[in-house]
Amino acid sequence: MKPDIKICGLKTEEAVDRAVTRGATHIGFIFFPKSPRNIAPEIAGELADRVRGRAKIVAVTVDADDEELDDIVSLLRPDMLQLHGHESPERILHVKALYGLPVMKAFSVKSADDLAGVDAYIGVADRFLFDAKAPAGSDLPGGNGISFDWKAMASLDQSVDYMLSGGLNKDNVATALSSTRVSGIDVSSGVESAPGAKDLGMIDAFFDAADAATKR
Ligand SMILES: O=C(O)c1ccccc1N[C@@H]1O[C@H](COP(=O)(O)O)[C@@H](O)[C@H]1O
Repeated sequence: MKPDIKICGLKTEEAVDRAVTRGATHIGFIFFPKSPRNIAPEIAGELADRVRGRAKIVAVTVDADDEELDDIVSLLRPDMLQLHGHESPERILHVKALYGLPVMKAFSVKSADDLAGVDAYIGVADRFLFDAKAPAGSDLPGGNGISFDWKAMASLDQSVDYMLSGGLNKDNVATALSSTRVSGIDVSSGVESAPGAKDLGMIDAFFDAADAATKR
């Protein structure tokens, strides 16, 4: 089956349009002030309106409280919430009940040991995202442009449906797809010419590589 492709951290009309035209199944907007990809919910909502229904709109938050989520959900009207912080299973159940939206829970991975906590989220999170653990000193829990050793994924419960992220780019996406059993891939830095600046040529090159690897 062809993998989903999520292009994350979008901030411009051109990048949104190109990602969706090339076949992005998901587009992500980052709501985290320390990120170079941070965007105001009202602007993200306007960008999402360009492609609503053609790709799933994903709101990415980090340990956001209800007040912040209220704002994002009402202004962006996302199809899915990506919780990229330390949200507990109880918090996820609360958020799902509040908004009736599916939740993708992100986990930071360096080695197979970091997958130990996943079990508590099975049957709670609708989808899982495995991203590289942030390097020491980084302000960002994601979007650091670094990969982890994908061999770690072999120890994951086979029933877990997941997306992979962390340092994906045109040069490694084929290997990521062939060496894991991902149902989706998620990229941000790998299609940027500078932090937060999406590059249309790099978006094209990423889709070319993913398409060639999967005959999408
Ligand atoms: O991209 C960010 O700035 C970000 C900030 C806070 C939480 C998550 C963030 N991004 C997520 O990181 C990966 C992409 O990483 P990469 O840049 O391709 O290495 C993706 O899941 C984003 O949603």
